Amino acid sequence: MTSTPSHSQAPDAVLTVDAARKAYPAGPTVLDGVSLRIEPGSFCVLLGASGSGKTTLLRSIIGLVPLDAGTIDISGTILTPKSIRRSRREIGMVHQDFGLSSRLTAAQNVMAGTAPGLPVWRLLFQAYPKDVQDKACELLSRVGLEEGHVNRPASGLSGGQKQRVGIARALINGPKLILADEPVASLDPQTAQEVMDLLRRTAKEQGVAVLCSLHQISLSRTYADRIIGLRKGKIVFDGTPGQLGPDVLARIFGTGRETFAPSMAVA
Ligand SMILES: Nc1ncnc2c1ncn2[C@@H]1O[C@H](COP(=O)(O)OP(=O)(O)OP(=O)(O)O)[C@@H](O)[C@H]1O
Repeated sequence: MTSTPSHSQAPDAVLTVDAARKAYPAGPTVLDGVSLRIEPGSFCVLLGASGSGKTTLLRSIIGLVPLDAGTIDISGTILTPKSIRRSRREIGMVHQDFGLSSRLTAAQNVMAGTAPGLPVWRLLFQAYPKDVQDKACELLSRVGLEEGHVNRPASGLSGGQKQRVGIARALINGPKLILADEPVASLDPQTAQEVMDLLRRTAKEQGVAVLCSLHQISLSRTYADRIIGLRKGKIVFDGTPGQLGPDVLARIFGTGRETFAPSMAVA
């Protein structure tokens, strides 16, 4: 990661990744010169097999994994240790395992998304400002969580309900970009479709760009405006769902059974 904060050449992009490289200590190269640009409001799917580097790329964009080389630019500001705090406010994160605190209620989990900007005592006493409380309720209603579930501990919610809460939390700071890391991997196919539908609809309504990692081809085809194929840390495809033919799939997943099983094609 560069140490010189500056404004990029592409202020109209929500996210610009330039020549990102990463190898974990004593491991292989996981990101091998990844460059991409995400436009405002666009729903992009990062499609790749297990181990292709999807999570590493998303975690590097939010500053959790330092790059060995390359730059990440969020809305015109290069990500540096100094700018991480500000850049993170532009990003909402949706996790595969929901990332909720099980003892907190649905509403408290959503409000916790504002934690970085609040004094610690407010978190300790769960004393959120009224506007944050109102916003959390509004978002939970928007994502379709029934009123009776708003004050229920997250541990008492179904997987689909938990991910609705996760999406509401990702939206609470009014981000320009949502990073969703395999957001439906632990959900049944029906619930997975409902959650993907919700993620796409709410992001479009709020004008938020989404970069969503998936390994399911059918979900990628259904929900993406654009698909970015990642294989062994390199972008091997960048196009529309309509261009995702067998040759492209072989490029992304390989042709061997170990990397491209027909079952991957179903949600
Ligand atoms: N903290 C780490 N230390 C060492 N190696 C790691 C670490 N995190 C990931 N890796 C390795 O980096 C490679 C890419 O992992 P990553 O999680 O980014 O891929 P992925 O495409 O998200 O896979 P999955 O879909 O299974 O989550 C894998 O070989 C993984 O074992």
